Amino acid sequence: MIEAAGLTKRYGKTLAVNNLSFSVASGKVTGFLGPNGAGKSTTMRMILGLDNPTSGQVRIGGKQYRELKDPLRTVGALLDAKWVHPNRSARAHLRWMAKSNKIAESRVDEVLETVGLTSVAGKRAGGFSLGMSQRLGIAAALLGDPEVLLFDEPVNGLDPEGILWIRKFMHRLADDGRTVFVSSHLLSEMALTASQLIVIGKGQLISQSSTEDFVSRAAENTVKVRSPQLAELRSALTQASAQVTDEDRAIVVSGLDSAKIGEIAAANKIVLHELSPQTGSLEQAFMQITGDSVEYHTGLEAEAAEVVSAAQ
Ligand SMILES: Nc1ncnc2c1ncn2[C@@H]1O[C@H](COP(=O)(O)OP(=O)(O)OP(=O)(O)O)[C@@H](O)[C@H]1O
Repeated sequence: MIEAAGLTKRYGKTLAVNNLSFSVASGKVTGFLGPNGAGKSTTMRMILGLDNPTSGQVRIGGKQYRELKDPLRTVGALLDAKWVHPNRSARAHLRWMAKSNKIAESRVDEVLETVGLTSVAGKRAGGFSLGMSQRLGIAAALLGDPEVLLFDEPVNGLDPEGILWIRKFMHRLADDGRTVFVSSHLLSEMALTASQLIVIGKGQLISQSSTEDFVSRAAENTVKVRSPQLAELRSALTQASAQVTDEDRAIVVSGLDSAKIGEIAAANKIVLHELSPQTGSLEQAFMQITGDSVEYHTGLEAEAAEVVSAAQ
């Protein structure tokens, strides 16, 4: 169980985390979602005592990190998979961690087995692929057999097989009854991994709910429209207060149903080649909900969402 109350972190003029309160329950995977720069890593660092809050506090099992007697036995974290001495073997790295945290050496082979690295345990960690490094990082997080696990963007850069492995592994950890808190900026990935979602933007809480609720609230129906007069149509629809997103040689309209869009097109003598109701893409819904909270608008968010959706 993790509980944050009024958690705030200021770096000079930047309010990285702003009065954030949430709770993360055990026995579930909870996704921590937000656009780049939303404050996820800063929050995770505060949970782990690596950064001090400017105000507010966060507790793990009722205690602040610095009050924990054996931190690694309470909370394990994967923040940066490449944080390992490149010339050390995976086993030597874990033995060193176990020793410096007074954890029985027998745990090393157990966790290597758990993450499927036994056959390469004697190899240099510096030569590991990103997927193998992630597994080693997870093995390190599990050394103290902690009840609470934190993963910061664990699937970044992984291939589909690596992503699937991480997703299944997190489900397994939650099924063991552990608290699994995982950050990501990809809603479609989190929708498959997490049963609960905490969504932040610009350091503030946007929503805390089950993934199912968030998705059904977020995924409003849209209409995909193709037309040889796309620019005219876009402007007519925008004047009618619709929200319009560009797609490949089409637009996606929200705020109006297909009948109304057809009527507006007819009234403006605009030819339509397609008018098809869609159930909203998760990534687009996420962009809509967090849109005002994206720190650096590039105008490429919709395009990025399409790339992400296409990659799923
Ligand atoms: N050590 C620091 N010094 C100054 N500003 C910082 C520091 N760490 C983070 N920030 C700023 O705080 C804000 C939140 O950053 P943070 O890395 O927590 O976001 P994030 O949600 O993890 O983003 P990403 O998905 O890109 O990792 C950003 O504006 C960032 O530039």
